[in-house]
Amino acid sequence: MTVLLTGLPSAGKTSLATAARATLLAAGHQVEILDGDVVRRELWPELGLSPEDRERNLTRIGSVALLLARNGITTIVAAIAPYAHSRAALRAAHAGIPFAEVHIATPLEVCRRRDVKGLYARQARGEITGVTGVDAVYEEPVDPDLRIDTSLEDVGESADRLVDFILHGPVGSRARMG
Ligand SMILES: Nc1ncnc2c1ncn2[C@@H]1O[C@H](COP(=O)(O)OS(=O)(=O)O)[C@@H](OP(=O)(O)O)[C@H]1O
Ligand SMILES: Nc1ncnc2c1ncn2[C@@H]1O[C@H](COP(=O)(O)OP(=O)(O)O)[C@@H](O)[C@H]1O
Repeated sequence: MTVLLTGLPSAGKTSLATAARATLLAAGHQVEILDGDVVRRELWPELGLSPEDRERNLTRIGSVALLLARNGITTIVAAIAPYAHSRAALRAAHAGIPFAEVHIATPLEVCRRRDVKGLYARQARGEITGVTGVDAVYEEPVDPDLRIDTSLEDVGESADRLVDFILHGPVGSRARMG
């Protein structure tokens, strides 16, 4: 199964992926995380943040996720994934393999206050442009399989909901097929 955590910088994608992995590993599952930040640095450092490169990034992440998920590994993708068409393509690539889109729907103002990596502040100071949600587009998922607003609960509570969803699905069945 592949679970895409999509959302703005500082929404909580990495924190939730990490916490969910710990719980799933303890329960005996095989789990991998593909974090946009990490795979960009380690696997394809040549990609930047242009719309084309963001699209390529998710396509490549999808290829790796598919290999893992196909082999029974629960694969959590933590990436901004700003474009609806890229997310739809990722789902389509998982034909026959369970896939879920989880919108980490933390309000922009909360993300901006957290600013874990200082991106919002750097954009406000005019040092960088193209920060997703501010001066680069984030197309909000209209029909995600799950929505988590991390401004409403702590990491443990959000992670519990994510794990419950991964194990049992929204209505007791696993996420819908890709
Ligand atoms: N301008 C700008 N906009 C957005 N993000 C930026 C930018 N510059 C650097 N970063 C850092 O790169 C991480 C985004 O990588 P992703 O692969 O998740 O992005 S994308 O899906 O290709 O849009 C993202 O990681 P997260 O903060 O974990 O979301 C940022 O740390
Ligand atoms: N319910 C929650 N779920 C996830 N993160 C939360 C939550 N509440 C507060 N946070 C905090 O928000 C920040 C999210 O940062 P991070 O996980 O790196 O975001 P992202 O990967 O989306 O950029 C962390 O400092 C985390 O402790």
